[in-house]
Amino acid sequence: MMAPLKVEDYLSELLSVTPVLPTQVLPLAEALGRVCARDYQARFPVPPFTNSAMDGFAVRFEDLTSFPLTLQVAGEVAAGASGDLECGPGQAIRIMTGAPLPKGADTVVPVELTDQPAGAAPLPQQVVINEPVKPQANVRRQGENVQVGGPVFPAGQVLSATALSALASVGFGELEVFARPRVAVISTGDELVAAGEPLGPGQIPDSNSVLLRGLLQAAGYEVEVLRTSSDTPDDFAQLLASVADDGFDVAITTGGVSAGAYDVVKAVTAQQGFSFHKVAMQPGKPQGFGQLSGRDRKCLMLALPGNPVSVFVSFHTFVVPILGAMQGIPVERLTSLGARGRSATFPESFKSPAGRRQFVPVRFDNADASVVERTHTLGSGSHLVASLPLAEGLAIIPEEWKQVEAGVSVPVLDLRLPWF
Ligand SMILES: Nc1nc2c(c(=O)[nH]1)N[C@H]1C(S)=C(S)[C@@H](COP(=O)(O)OP(=O)(O)OC[C@H]3O[C@@H](n4cnc5c(N)ncnc54)[C@H](O)[C@@H]3O)O[C@H]1N2
Ligand code: MOO
Repeated sequence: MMAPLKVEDYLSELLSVTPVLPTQVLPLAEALGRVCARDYQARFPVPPFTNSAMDGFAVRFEDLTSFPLTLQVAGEVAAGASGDLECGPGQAIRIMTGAPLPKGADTVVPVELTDQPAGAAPLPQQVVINEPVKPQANVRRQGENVQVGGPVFPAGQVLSATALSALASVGFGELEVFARPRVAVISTGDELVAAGEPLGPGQIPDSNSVLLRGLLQAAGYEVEVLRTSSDTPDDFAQLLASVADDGFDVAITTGGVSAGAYDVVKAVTAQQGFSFHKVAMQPGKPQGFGQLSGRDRKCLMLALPGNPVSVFVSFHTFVVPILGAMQGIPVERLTSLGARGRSATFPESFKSPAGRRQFVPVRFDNADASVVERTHTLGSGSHLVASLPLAEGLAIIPEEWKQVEAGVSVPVLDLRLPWF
């Protein structure tokens, strides 16, 4: 019998057949959560022009020689004004926050340091400056945040709200992003009934498709749950044949991949060149993958085991990196825990299966996030779906360990953080 594959080796096999999807140009407002497809440099400087950081009076610093001091008010400039006014010697120009600094002025005196009231007030003829300010005080220079051509956002990073605001500020209204994979989810198993249906003998609710759809939808993916009319090989084969034609980039099946006499996924796809492996992990041991060929495209199919916690662990271990790779996230960021990696200890000891890397659903201690506890005393049991809502992390126990000792640090994948 073949030795089980290491988790990393199985993931590398998967990544080696994962295509990078084409890029597309989207209106900036629709690009949230997409992976940026090119490096962006500033088209506009930030700030785009030298402007005031305060409501007050623009002055020439050289005029501020003694206090109190009276200057002639030569005009006013509000935010959105052109800034053509000139501030001559002995003059001040009333100015609002964000308004362009008038020619000649180099310093802004906040209204609070003058004899003028804050807020709506008629433009005075004179202003008395009561206190000194530093040279160039309250002036935001053109380009002091970024100059034209300066780096703003790199390819391969997810476009967050802050990224979009930065890119809008430097002149972009459309962005080139990677296409987002469309995902099909298929539960298999004759014992499954839809959520809420009564259970006949030997039946269980289909929770896997609910879980996968939810994980994907919560991250903004387009996902469809597909069903077969029965778990016969013919019906299943027919469903798979339609998946790539229907434009899905990824298909995820659950169940039917171990050693059972009715393991339909394995039976049907093994004839289509799919690879099946035992991976040295618990839960999530039996895994398979292959390509479904459609009329004009291929669809990468991941066949996950049927147990619900195995699905959850397999999703975070294999599906998330695949989705990232398809969208141009650099592979080294997908094969390490990266920013989601923490280190934590358990308050009690427990057994771990030797030879398999154990992924234990855990929650973080409220007071000290370097302590985790198992979400159920049965730990990483692959059927423990009812305690999954408590899982904030997956503790990762090395395959060499037979026992986890209390107080000994282990890596933890923090599920509360975004995937990439
Ligand atoms: N003789 C062996 N038996 C098993 C092995 C093995 O190596 N030799 N591996 C075990 C491991 S580990 C796992 S994991 C499971 C994987 O089994 P399958 O992928 O074939 O999945 P099924 O048999 O269809 O189902 C397993 C389990 O999960 C429940 N299930 C399935 N689908 C759903 C769903 N959509 N929603 C909720 N629950 C689901 C199903 O009722 C079973 O209880 O095989 C072991 N056996
Ligand atoms: O690998 Mo199975 O997922 O241990 O239960």
